[in-house]
Amino acid sequence: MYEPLTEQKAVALAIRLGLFQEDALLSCQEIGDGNLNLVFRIVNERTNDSIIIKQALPYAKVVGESWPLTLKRATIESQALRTFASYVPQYVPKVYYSDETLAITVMEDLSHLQIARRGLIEGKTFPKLSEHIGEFVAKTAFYTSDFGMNQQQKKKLAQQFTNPELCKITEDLVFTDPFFDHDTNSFETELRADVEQLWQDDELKREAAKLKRLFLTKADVLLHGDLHTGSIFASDDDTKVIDPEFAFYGPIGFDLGQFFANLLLNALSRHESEREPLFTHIEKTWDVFVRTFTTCWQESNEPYARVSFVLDDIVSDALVEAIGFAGCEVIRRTIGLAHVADLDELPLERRLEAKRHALRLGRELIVQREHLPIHAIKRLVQQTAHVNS
Ligand SMILES: Nc1ncnc2c1ncn2[C@@H]1O[C@H](COP(=O)(O)OP(=O)(O)O)[C@@H](O)[C@H]1O
Ligand SMILES: CSC[C@H]1O[C@H](OP(=O)(O)O)[C@H](O)[C@@H]1O
Repeated sequence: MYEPLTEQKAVALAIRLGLFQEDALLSCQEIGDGNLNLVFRIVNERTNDSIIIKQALPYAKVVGESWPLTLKRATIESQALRTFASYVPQYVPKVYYSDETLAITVMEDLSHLQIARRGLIEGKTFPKLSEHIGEFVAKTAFYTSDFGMNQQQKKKLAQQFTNPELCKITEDLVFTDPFFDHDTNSFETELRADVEQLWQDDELKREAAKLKRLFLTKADVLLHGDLHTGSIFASDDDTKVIDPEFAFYGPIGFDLGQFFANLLLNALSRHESEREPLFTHIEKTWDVFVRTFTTCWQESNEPYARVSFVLDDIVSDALVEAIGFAGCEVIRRTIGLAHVADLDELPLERRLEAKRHALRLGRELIVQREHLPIHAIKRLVQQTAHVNS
């Protein structure tokens, strides 16, 4: 029987599931700082062993009970973590147990690492982040694609990860609401003129519509579906991807685009002289993605994999998609329902300047996406720093 856990109930559940020794002295704290779920950290004070119990609520936590949300997202999350672990175990937490009725995932405690968003805000660079994320995306994409697995099995896996309610959140919050005067939007009153200019920009909205259609229809690979820097734990040596409850079969460039966008949002929060590490991460992520995907490609049993330029076409499509999706994510994180601490924690004048820059950059990423090599993104950030520059 489902019931939302409390700290006490989480401890009782851990004992009932035999997750700790009999003589354990357990403490528990709810540490969830995301928009949707409860996260309990349970520690055996005698041994310092610990686990995480993540539980879905029957609604979106950030909005409340007025926004009901499927508990099935917990099963999507635990199954996605297990699927990713079969390709890149080093980049996801171990899953110890899951239960569909309770909507829980019991997993490895990663508290020795730091959420990448917070570390980047503190000025850290996490030197291995881009290499690890580039490999994570390349391998999960290839091995769940029609080129890396049996095409009949891929259709079954796509069915398993059908995730309509969470996809609807992205279809609305990333691809629709920020481009219209919608009540989910949230932005400073000083930005109204900039936002109304965006709402009247039919050239931009025509391109956003194309990107939304790709998201709705292109079932390329199993995506994480929400790969922002708040879904990544990092240190100087390790990287772990969490929170794949938005996982579904979608366009190959989507995860890359959301990751690029959140690196760019951190870059905009910094003074110009401190942005280089973020541009380096974007370029390195792309380079490692291409190199790793190309290496995996040699294993493909698809006859067309041996035909010239088939791989090149997929890679170039992925970049165009990623840059366009990045533009949508930059815009929605600036004026939509779900913001990012990188910008929202800035003092007002710098925040307004950074958010105006983000709106201009997001627009140009979307409309110029077919003509932007990865190394041109840095220049685009500089070009959009000021109006009419
Ligand atoms: N495996 C884990 N180990 C340690 N802390 C975790 C773990 N998973 C989540 N957390 C903590 O809980 C927070 C919210 O987790 P997340 O999965 O992003 O929840 P939501 O789905 O609500 O966004 C993370 O920012 C992190 O602080
Ligand atoms: C109402 S969900 C808003 C937003 O939150 C999700 O992120 P997270 O689960 O990490 O908090 C996702 O990005 C959704 O778009």
